[in-house]
Amino acid sequence: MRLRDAESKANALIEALPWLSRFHGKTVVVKYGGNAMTDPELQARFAENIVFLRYAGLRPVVVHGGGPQITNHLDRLGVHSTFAGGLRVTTSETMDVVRMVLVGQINREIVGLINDHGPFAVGISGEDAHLLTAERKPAMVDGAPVDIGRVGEVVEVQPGVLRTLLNDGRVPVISGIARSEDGVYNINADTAAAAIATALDASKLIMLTDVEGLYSDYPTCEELVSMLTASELEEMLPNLSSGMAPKMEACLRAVRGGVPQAHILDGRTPNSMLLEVFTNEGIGTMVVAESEEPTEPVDIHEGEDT
Ligand SMILES: Nc1ncnc2c1ncn2[C@@H]1O[C@H](COP(=O)(O)OP(=O)(O)O)[C@@H](O)[C@H]1O
Ligand SMILES: CC(=O)N[C@@H](CCC(=O)OP(=O)(O)O)C(=O)O
Repeated sequence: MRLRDAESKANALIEALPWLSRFHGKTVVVKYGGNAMTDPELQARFAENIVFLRYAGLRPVVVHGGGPQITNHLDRLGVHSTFAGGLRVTTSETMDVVRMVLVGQINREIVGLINDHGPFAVGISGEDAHLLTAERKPAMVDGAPVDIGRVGEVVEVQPGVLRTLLNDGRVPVISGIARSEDGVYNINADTAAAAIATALDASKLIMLTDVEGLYSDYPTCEELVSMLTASELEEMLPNLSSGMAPKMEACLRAVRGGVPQAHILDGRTPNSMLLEVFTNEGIGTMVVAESEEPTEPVDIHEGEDT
């Protein structure tokens, strides 16, 4: 290896040190969107990144989506499916397919990829151990409520099962299905991730998707918002379209619920999670509470004699 290459690799490792110190033992909830999991090579990188976080001493929790994969499966079955306010209109028939694809297929694939590196991942559905309880909630379309079937809002999270797994060194991989008194509900994965991050007092919520972050000029996509406060986001929310609306609403809820930082990252960029957590340059979009100062890594030399 040439000396300059070696030096730049060493510098990258040293740059990570204060961030390793800051996030050691901290819980990070990662929402892995269906649009970010289309390429097998990127899926393998994702699993590697999660295992890296785990070996680096963080407590990663994965909440996965699978919207495009559910749509493909419904198409193959000849079941037409529509969205309202960024949420899938979910009949009982659709619900069976949502549950089958998320719990039976996508969850298994992610667990398998992580476990290629060791016995870390344990797959669970939000129905298990009363992790997620939902109530039916209409979507808001042009300011008016529209019934979209078996789609719910999370009204209770019992994170005990996640804490047990995390304390045992495992990586929970969660499908966004919730129980309720009248059967199971389809929870948008962004919404599920925010509820879980809040219940676990996570230090970060990371949403991996298929855009660089939030654009203020969508669909032109020239103005990426690198950082915004919860109240700035609240102002933008009514004007956001399609997939970004539930995603940004979930970020807002998480930050208002006490999660210090929520990030939108491009899941198509290999290692975007590691770049976000362990380097000084933030990437994507970061949402913070009003009072949050720009993040500084801890000074690991603080208090030392000079
Ligand atoms: N303001 C915006 N900034 C960025 N993307 C946006 C915006 N408004 C809508 N989008 C769309 O939202 C999509 C991401 O949401 P979604 O398709 O639900 O992804 P995921 O499957 O990762 O949850 C992007 O691909 C983009 O087309
Ligand atoms: C209610 C609702 O819309 N549920 C979503 C659940 C999956 C999901 O959220 O997947 P992504 O994160 O890949 O979009 C759906 O049925 O598509």
